[in-house]
Amino acid sequence: MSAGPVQAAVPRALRGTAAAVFDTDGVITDSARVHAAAWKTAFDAHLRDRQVRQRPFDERDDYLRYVDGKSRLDGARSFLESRGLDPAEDEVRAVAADKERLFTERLREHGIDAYPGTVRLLRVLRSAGIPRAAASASRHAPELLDHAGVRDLFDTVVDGTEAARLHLPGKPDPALFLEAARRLGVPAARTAVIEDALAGVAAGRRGGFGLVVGVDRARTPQTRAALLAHGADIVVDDLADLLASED
Ligand SMILES: O=P(O)(O)OC[C@H]1O[C@@H](O)[C@H](O)[C@@H](O)[C@@H]1O
Repeated sequence: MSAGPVQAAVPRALRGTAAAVFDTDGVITDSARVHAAAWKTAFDAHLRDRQVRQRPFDERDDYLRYVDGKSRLDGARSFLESRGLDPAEDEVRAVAADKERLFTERLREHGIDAYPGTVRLLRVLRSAGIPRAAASASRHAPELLDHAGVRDLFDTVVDGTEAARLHLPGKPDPALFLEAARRLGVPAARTAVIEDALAGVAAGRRGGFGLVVGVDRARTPQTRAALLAHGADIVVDDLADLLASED
């Protein structure tokens, strides 16, 4: 039996899946760069204050490896540990608080947009009756989705506040994504995870999700290889590429 016109619009890679869980920062909204810039200012000031001879925080590499996709405190701790600093808990909290202040300031100044390719894919999935969740380690995710005008494209949102309330461990643990799939009523094996963070694709793989799509916003051979090595089944530069490959 041939697929109906609505089903046929679903990208081939997603045709076996019955639900989709989208990471937020860097997949749905262009907010990963705002997080990364705020982290850079906060970490560099902290490294200077501690008077350690360290190279500055790298907004691409350090962000992707140690911070992206993790909760605020986990990200702060993970980067400081990566520099061998063995941070005290109040040090981790101070850097995280600094970053939060900078992030909210920048958000107010610059605003946030949704990636057009993601919006196109979400609309195709909605038309095909495939339920969609937004998941994020960030407590700001619902606000970002509202700002970008895309919240109504999701059946459910599991954000950092929900994760804390439910005591869900952070990525690369799959708990956040499994909670999103549970809310959509679809087993992980029939759900796709769409992620740009290394910790996030690793979480999708560990959770036994049917498909893990890596989104390589940096568009470099290194980031593409890293996403594949951490568990992505396929990697695209933008979700519009999935739709374009059907033309
Ligand atoms: O501090 P928030 O908004 O709760 O976000 C926590 C983390 O959320 C993740 O989605 C981002 O990739 C990280 O950069 C961010 O630190």
